[in-house]
Amino acid sequence: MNNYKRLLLFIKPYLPRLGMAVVCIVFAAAANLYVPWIIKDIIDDVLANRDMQMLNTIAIGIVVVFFLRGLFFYGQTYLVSYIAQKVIIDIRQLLYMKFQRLSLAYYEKKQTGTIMSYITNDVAALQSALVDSLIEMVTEGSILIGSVATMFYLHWKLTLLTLITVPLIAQAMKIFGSKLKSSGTVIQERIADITSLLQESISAVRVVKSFVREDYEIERFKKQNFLNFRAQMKNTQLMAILTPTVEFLAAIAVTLIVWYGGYEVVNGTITAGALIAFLTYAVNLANPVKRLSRVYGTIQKAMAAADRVFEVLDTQEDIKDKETAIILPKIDGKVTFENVVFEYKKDTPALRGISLEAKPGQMVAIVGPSGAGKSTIANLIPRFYDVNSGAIKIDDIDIRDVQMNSLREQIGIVPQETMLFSGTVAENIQYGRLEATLEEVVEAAKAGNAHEFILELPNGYETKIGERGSNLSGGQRQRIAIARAILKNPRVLILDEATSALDTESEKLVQGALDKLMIGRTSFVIAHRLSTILQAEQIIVLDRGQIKEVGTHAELLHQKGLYSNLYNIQFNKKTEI
Ligand SMILES: Nc1ncnc2c1ncn2[C@@H]1O[C@H](COP(=O)(O)OP(=O)(O)OP(=O)(O)O)[C@@H](O)[C@H]1O
Repeated sequence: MNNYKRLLLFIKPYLPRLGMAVVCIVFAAAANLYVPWIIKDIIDDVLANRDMQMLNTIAIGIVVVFFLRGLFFYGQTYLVSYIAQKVIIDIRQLLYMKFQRLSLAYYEKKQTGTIMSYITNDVAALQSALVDSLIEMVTEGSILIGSVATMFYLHWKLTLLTLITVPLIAQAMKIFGSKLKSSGTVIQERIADITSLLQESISAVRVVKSFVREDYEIERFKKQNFLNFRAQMKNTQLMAILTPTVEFLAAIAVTLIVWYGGYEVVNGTITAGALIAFLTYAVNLANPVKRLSRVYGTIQKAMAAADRVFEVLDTQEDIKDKETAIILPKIDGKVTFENVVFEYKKDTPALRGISLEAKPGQMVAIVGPSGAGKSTIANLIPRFYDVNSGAIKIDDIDIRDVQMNSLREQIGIVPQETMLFSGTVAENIQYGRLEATLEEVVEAAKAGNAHEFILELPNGYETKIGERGSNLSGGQRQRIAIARAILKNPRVLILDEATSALDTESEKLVQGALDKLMIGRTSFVIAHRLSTILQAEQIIVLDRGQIKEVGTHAELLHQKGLYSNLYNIQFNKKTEI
C-alpha cells in the first residue's frame, strides 16, 4: 500500500465529519461564484429595465449569501482543522509509542535532533498539508468546476472557444519560460568561465610574465568575453521574439473570445450582462488553476514527510518478546554470563567470550581500562542489546526467554549521570515504583540519605526540579536516583559509579546510601572508587572485551597482573589519603 493511501486511512475514522466539511467548503466556494452573477443581473435587469424591485432583491440576496458564506466558512475551518488535528495527534502518538519501544541501538544510529524532527517537523508538515491542502483543494476545485459549469450554462460555444485557446496560450508561456530559463543558465555559465579565467591568470601572473604570454592571455580572454556577449544576445533575442509573440497570441485569443461574444450579443443570443459575467468567470479561472498547482507542491513535500514518518513506524523492533516468553518469576538474583560474544558493529566485538557468575546477593566490581567493555556488560543484563552468541541467564533462565518488562522490573540501574525529570522531588523518586505511597517515598529517601536535604528544599518533597535538576547539587541528585532505585527494590542492581569528583562530605553520604542500597542484592558495580573495590566479593578485570583476571582485591593484588597495575595507576592517590 502506498503512503498516500496509508495517510488517508488515518482520516477514515472521521469520514462523517469530512463529509460535512466538504459540504461547507462547496457552499462557501459557491458564494464566490455568485459575484459575477450579480453583475449580470444588475446590467441586464436593473440597468436595462430600470427595475427597482430587482435591485432590492439583489441587495437582500447579497446580504443573505454573504451571511451564509460566513457560516459555511466557520464550518469548513472548524471541521477541517478538527479532522487534521485529530489525524496529527493520532500519528504523533503512534510515533511516540514506537519510539518508546525501539531499542537503544536505534537511538544510537539516529541523532536526537533527527528523532525530534520526526515528531515535530515532519508531523507539522503533514498537518499543514492536510489542513491547507484539503481546504484549498476542495475550495478551488469547486470554484473551477462551478465557474466552468456556469460558463457552459451562459454560452457553451463561447466556453469551448475559451477552454481551447486559454490552455494554448498557457502552454506557449510555459515553453517561453523554460527557454528563457535555460538561456539564463548559459549566461551564468559564461560569467563563471570569465571569472575562473580571470582568477587563474591573475594568480598566475608571474608565470604569464615569465613566459611573455600576455598577448596569448589577452586572446584567450577575448574569446571568453565574446562567448559571453553571444549568450547575452541570444537571451535578448529570445525575449525580443517571445514576449511579443505570446502577447500577440494572447491578444488574438482575447479578441476571438470578445469578438465572438460581442457578435452573439449583437445577435441577441446572449445579453451584455451575461457576456461581462462570462468574461469575469473566464479571467478568474486563472486563480484556482494557480492555487491547485501550489497545493500539488505542498502535497509532494508532505509526502516526503509521510515517507519518513512511515519509515519509523515500519522499523523492526530488534529486541522484543518471543511469542513464548514467560513472565520471569521473582528472582533470587543469580546472574550468569555463558561465553558471551557481543558486537555493536559487525566484526568488531566489544565482548569476546565472557563467562562469569554472580551469586545471589554478591557484589561484583567490574574494572578495566577505558573501552574495555565494562558498560557493555552492564547494558546486556537488562537486555538493552541481545548477545551475538552465548547466553545471559538469571536464576538459570535465559533472559531472551522471558518478557522484557518482567526482567527489567527486577533490575535497578543507577547510572553515572543522574537523569531527573521535570516534576517534583517526590515524583522523581516515585518513578521507581509509580504506585508507591508518600510514606514509602519518604522511607526510600531516608535510606538514600536524601530525606534531610529534601526537607530543607523550599517546598520539601513538593519542590519542582528545574529542567536538568539544576537546582540540586551532583551529590543530591545522585541520592535522589539512589532513593528511586531503593523504592523499586530490585534483586539485581547495576551501578555505574560517577567518576566526577564529589566533595568528601557528599561522597560519604552517597557512598552510605549506596551501601544500604546494595545490601542483599546482586550488584554489578562499574567501579571507580577504592571503597567499592575493597568491599567487592568478586572483581572482574576486563581488557579489550575479555576477562583477564577474577578474584578479590587481595588475591588480585597478589597476582601482580593487570589489576595490580591498574590499581597502582588509578588508585594511588586515594591510598595515600
Ligand atoms: N553504542 C555503541 N556503538 C558502537 N560501539 C560502542 C558503543 N558503545 C561502546 N562501544 C564500543 O565498545 C567497546 C566497549 O565499550 P564500553 O563502553 O563497554 O567500555 P567501558 O569499559 O565502559 O569504557 P569507559 O570506562 O570509557 O566507559 C569500546 O570499544 C567502544 O568503542
